[in-house]
Amino acid sequence: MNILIIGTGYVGTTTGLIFCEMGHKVTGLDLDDQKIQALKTGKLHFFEPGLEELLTKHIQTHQLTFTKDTETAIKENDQIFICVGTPQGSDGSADLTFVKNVAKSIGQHINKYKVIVTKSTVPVGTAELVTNVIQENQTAPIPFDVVSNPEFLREGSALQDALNPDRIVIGTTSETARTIMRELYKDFHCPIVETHPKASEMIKYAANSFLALKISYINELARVCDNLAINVKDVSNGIGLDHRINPHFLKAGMGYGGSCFPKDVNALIQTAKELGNPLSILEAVVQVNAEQPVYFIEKIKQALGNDLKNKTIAVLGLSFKANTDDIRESPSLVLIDKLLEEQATIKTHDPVVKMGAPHQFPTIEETAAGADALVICTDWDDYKNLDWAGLKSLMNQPYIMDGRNMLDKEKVERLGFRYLGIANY
Ligand SMILES: NC(=O)c1ccc[n+]([C@@H]2O[C@H](COP(=O)([O-])OP(=O)(O)OC[C@H]3O[C@@H](n4cnc5c(N)ncnc54)[C@H](O)[C@@H]3O)[C@@H](O)[C@H]2O)c1
Ligand SMILES: O=c1ccn([C@@H]2O[C@H](COP(=O)(O)OP(=O)(O)O[C@H]3O[C@H](CO)[C@@H](O)[C@H](O)[C@H]3O)[C@@H](O)[C@H]2O)c(=O)[nH]1
Repeated sequence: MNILIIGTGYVGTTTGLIFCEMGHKVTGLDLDDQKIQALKTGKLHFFEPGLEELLTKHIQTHQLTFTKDTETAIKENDQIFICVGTPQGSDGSADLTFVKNVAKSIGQHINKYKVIVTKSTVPVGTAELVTNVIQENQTAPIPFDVVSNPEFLREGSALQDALNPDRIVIGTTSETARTIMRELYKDFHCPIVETHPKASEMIKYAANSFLALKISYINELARVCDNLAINVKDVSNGIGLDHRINPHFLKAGMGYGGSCFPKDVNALIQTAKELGNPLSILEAVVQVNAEQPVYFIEKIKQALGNDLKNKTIAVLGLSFKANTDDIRESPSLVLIDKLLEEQATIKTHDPVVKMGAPHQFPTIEETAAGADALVICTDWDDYKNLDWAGLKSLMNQPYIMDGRNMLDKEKVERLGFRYLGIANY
């Protein structure tokens, strides 16, 4: 099959590579010339483990090509996957500008029957909207079907997640499109949920919101545990072993960030509000998440004193989680902004994100030098086994604030550090 992927970000690039692996011929389309030029030469424009190797492999065999030519790309392909961004709009709802633009282009250039698949995370009713926009822009009534097929991959493990999904969701009312989608995913050994497009669209938001809910639950519970000197990791373990709860997404920390949870929870809240069925539980999830960095700063103040003006804080980690260079809605940046408001001096480090001077330093040693506290914001493996004794000798005060509960508390305390995690005892 000839497959067109529109939008070559995390989702589009990963999806395209997966289809190449399955033997299909794939074209990646993007309007961003720099991205297309980089991809054509086998260079990823973002950091994602494992993708570049596959990219090089499929470019060399010409199974994967990249273009900026929207018209030709639409005309020459049978299946079109929409993978463009759906950022948060000013009122919290999803901004569908990019999706509508793509639908318009498809309407203008469609020349034979095609299946149009939305992989982007889009609100309930978007399959219908895409159908309408395509129809409005057609000059002749060429048939097509729109399918909702949300993506569940995580950044940092995109390839593994996309190759081994827990389930595949296919939302369509067309038997022809359903048969084509079944054929496309025939080599996957996971359950396939076939449903109405509206249910498919809701599944994506409901899944992300539920995961965010688990994180806010454990984060708020961690505050109570902190007050009682209970180790929240033991509590997560103790409840997570109940298979009805499961151990995932129960790690207390600095709150969730990234390009998905914050915007998707807000979009679902907005959808519900507009319908007159407010999702108060999700409103609480957002509130707890916004409070978490503030809670962490209060802990820093308890250790260093209320006035952070003359204090130097070394922040380790800028990305919203490990193994990605994505800083969208990163809790680290929220924390840094708040510390700057308190007039603290900030020094930062990240293994892959490059934000540059004046705050960022190339090595952890340079970042730690003269610091009153080391604050771990991202759970990079690089920060697990540092030369703690060496770092301590460079610091002004021996404080470690572990916003990810990832260090061996006893080990660093033995070296003379004062350690503070999130209810990590
Ligand atoms: N990032 C993730 O981990 C993830 C996972 C699952 C779902 N999603 C969802 O998938 C969608 C895409 O996410 P992403 O992180 O890959 O986005 P992204 O912002 O990294 O990439 C989107 C790309 O689309 C391109 N684009 C925009 N309009 C275009 C057009 N008219 N024609 C061609 N290209 C166009 C942009 O230039 C950009 O390169 C979003 O809806 C997101 O919520 C993301
Ligand atoms: O126990 C946990 C698990 C995660 N997080 C944080 O939650 C955020 C999101 O993490 P994760 O879900 O791993 O990353 P994403 O790449 O944003 O992936 C989410 O968002 C994608 C986009 O919709 C979905 O496809 C994925 O299924 C969904 O997990 C990050 O800040 C993590 O640090 C925690 O604080 N505690």
